[in-house]
Amino acid sequence: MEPISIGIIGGSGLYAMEALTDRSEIQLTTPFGDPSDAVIVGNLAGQRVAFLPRHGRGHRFTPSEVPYRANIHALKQLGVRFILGVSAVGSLREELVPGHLVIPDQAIDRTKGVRPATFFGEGVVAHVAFGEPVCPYLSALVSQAAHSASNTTVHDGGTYCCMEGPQFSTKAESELYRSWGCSIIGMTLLPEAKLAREAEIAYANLSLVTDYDCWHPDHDNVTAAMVVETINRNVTAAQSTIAALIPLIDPTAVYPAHSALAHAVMTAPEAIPAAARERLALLYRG
Ligand SMILES: CSC[C@H]1O[C@H](OP(=O)(O)O)[C@H](O)[C@@H]1O
Ligand SMILES: Nc1ncnc2[nH]cnc12
Repeated sequence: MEPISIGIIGGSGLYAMEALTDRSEIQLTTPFGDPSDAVIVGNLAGQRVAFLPRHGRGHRFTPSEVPYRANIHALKQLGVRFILGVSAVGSLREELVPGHLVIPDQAIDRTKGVRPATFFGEGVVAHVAFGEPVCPYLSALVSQAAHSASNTTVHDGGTYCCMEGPQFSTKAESELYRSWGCSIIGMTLLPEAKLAREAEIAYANLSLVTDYDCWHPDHDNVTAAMVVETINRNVTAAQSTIAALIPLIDPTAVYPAHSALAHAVMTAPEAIPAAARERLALLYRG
């Protein structure tokens, strides 16, 4: 099969991409378990694209249960070099209004360590750079696409606070994250972006604001129903951004993320156990 350069990971409310034509479903397995669902491969804006719903069709995995490693590995198996993760997020700033889009450029990790967050370990140690948690080059293309195609207000940059969930935040937590300068809050950017970096895939995120979390005196506290309702009203903004993004991506482009492991692996090649070599074969051959 021809490699597929572009992967889309759909979040809450984006479980399918009707716009894909000539589509097929690919059931993949990985050394890190099975991905959230079959990967849907199809044509969009003249390119083959792979789509994977993060929580599975029917929304079956909590943010802590999403098999992030298998999802990234499955896309890597298909040849994916660019991933756009789409997310529903709460707003931590007055000016980020439900219905707006945010393309975050920073992240704070408030997950609690229950999610496997690295492909390495068990005999191989790697420390990838993560100062820029998303690929600035891919994010710039996402921004261009969103500004031109989405019909809503687009905010370039912002800090995504990734909490563990599944419960939403307390008011005190929400105010704490605001005091830290966070812009938006969700439950899934991490470890997804970390694992994409380890897999040397350029990763960007498109966040759709669905609510004001629980800090805003003039808005109701977030509920899951509120998130779904806002997503359903605004999902076309994400879909048209995706369609406009595809032709902007040069499948042969090489970004720093594509060599993220070059100076990352600490373990001497002769010390790497055979089992680890086998498990990591697709990702690392040092
Ligand atoms: C349905 S409300 C909370 C849920 O929505 C977000 O999902 P995703 O990031 O996959 O769009 C949030 O992270 C939670 O998982
Ligand atoms: N307020 C919120 N907190 C965490 N995740 C969210 N996803 C959508 N809205 C959210």
